[in-house]
Amino acid sequence: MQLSSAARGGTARPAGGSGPRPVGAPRSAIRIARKRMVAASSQEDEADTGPLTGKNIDAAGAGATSISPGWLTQLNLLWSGKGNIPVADAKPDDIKDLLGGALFKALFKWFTESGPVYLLPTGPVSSFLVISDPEAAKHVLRATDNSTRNIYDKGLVAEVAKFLFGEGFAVGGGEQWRARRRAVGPSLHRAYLEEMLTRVFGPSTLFLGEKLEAAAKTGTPVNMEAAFSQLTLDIIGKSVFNYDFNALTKDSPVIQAVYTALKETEQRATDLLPLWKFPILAPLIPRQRKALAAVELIRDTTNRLIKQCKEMVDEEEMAAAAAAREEGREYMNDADPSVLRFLIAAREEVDSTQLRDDLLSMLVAGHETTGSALTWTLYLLATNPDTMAAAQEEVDRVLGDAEMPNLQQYGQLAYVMRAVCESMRLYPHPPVLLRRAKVPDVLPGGYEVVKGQDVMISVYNIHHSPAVWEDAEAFRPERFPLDGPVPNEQNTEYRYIPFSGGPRKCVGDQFALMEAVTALAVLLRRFDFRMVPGQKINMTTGATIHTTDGLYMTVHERRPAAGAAGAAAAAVAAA
Ligand code: HEM
Repeated sequence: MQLSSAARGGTARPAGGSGPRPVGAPRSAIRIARKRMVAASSQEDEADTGPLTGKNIDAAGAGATSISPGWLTQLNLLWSGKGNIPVADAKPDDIKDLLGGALFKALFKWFTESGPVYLLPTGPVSSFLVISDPEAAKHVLRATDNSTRNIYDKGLVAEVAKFLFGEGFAVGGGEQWRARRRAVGPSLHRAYLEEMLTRVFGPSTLFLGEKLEAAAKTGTPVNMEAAFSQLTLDIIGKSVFNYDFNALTKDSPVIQAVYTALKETEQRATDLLPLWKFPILAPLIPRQRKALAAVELIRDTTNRLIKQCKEMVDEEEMAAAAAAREEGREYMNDADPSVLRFLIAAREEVDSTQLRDDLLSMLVAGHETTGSALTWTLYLLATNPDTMAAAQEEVDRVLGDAEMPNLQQYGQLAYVMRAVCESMRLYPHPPVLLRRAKVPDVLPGGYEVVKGQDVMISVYNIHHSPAVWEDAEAFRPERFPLDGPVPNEQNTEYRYIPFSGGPRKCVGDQFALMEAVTALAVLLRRFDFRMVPGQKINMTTGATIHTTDGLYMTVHERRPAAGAAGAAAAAVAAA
């Protein structure tokens, strides 16, 4: 991993000391949540990250407990009888990573030791089948909820997230999922995205720019991770519900509840002692009580928005939506182009609970993912000055005097787009995809999969594999040629799968790319970003890859290079 010498330096972060108070984090709910996150592992393969905070694990002590992976490995080797698949030799030390939440780091280590398909013991007779090979990943992803070859479902994901998503289509399966995906997917049509670009993505980022301008004037360090989390929450709220969370401006109980629920989903995914599986215990456990209260608040708010929207939609609008559908046109209400309005106008024969859960699926799936993609892209650009220069040169040339891109300009931001794609290669969100085999199967390479087997596709391993990528650890946006297609699972033969693939592929991929590229274009045109020296940027995960302590940058106002405006105008005129 390329790190600037500043980023490699000491451990101090700017919060808490004297001098300007960092922007974005101190009052924000996410910062509070982050502080409770566990300091896991550093990007540099660290023997020791210094004192860990939060749920600290003494690796030596962990080796003596009954949950020692070494012990599980032995039992699995003796009894599991999983034929031709190597079993990862999970050492006691590795438990530090497992409990620390950066499981994908340990998965990578075992990948180098055990090969592209291995078993990871999780109990005396239970295990995860870990896949780090594009061909095997393609096989599993394409056979998930496939109407003709239905071998896998989403397994554990549904269990972990049900408390929040309920019956939402991001976690459901089978016929119900298929029907809901068919209904919700079309809401993100091309005309809708164009509208979001100019109405939401650009303006919301300009608003963030105003906040950054104040920080630039005072030299106050900004936690850009928190800022991006707030920005993407505002964007997804407006786009899905036509609801302004106003997260960039204020804290509110709803925003806090969204973060609490997200954090709970992440914790459930990595809990080694899943007490949440016993609902009867929930009232006794403070974390569970808090999570359930948060979900109740989110659901009440969503129900209120659905009710309000239903009151606005009349017979005439429903008829217009029906006519558009019959004629194969994309329907959109000009005053309120949100997904919610689309679905209600489309007269979806679906109960309010299903609608609520589907909308929440979009809100959650579309928020932290894009926020994290922006965080790591900015980090990589800031720590690789040549790439930042190339990105800013492109933004200046394409945007000229415009504060934010229009659709045509968006299409010309090829380098920025590839920087986002390359950042999602190095930092995929989520870093692993979970599946469960509904029937016995055989993977390419002859690996036998038993019925009920939990499968973990390590996107992180595939994206970092030296067998798959040349110079895999380097941040090189130009590895995806600017005049070639934007990389996806199809045109890379599943070597690049940040949005997954097959029937359960992300429905919001185009939305997310447009949002991220637009946000970066607006910000890079206006500001230079410099890492606050002395930070150690460590990774931890839940649903996405986060930093452990925030991403602090100073922000400096800049203007487009002289002459860029004229060049851009000429380019637009010539196009
Ligand atoms: C950079 C941003 C994003 C990334 C990296 C991302 C990634 C993913 C991935 C990997 C999956 C598939 C999970 C699996 O196969 O198990 C997924 C599913 C999904 N994503 Fe995204 N996503 C992003 C943004 C969005 C946005 C903006 C939306 C909504 C507007 C969205 C909505 C969804 C939904 C609803 C699903 C579930 C689809 C289904 O199960 O049928 N995502 N996303």
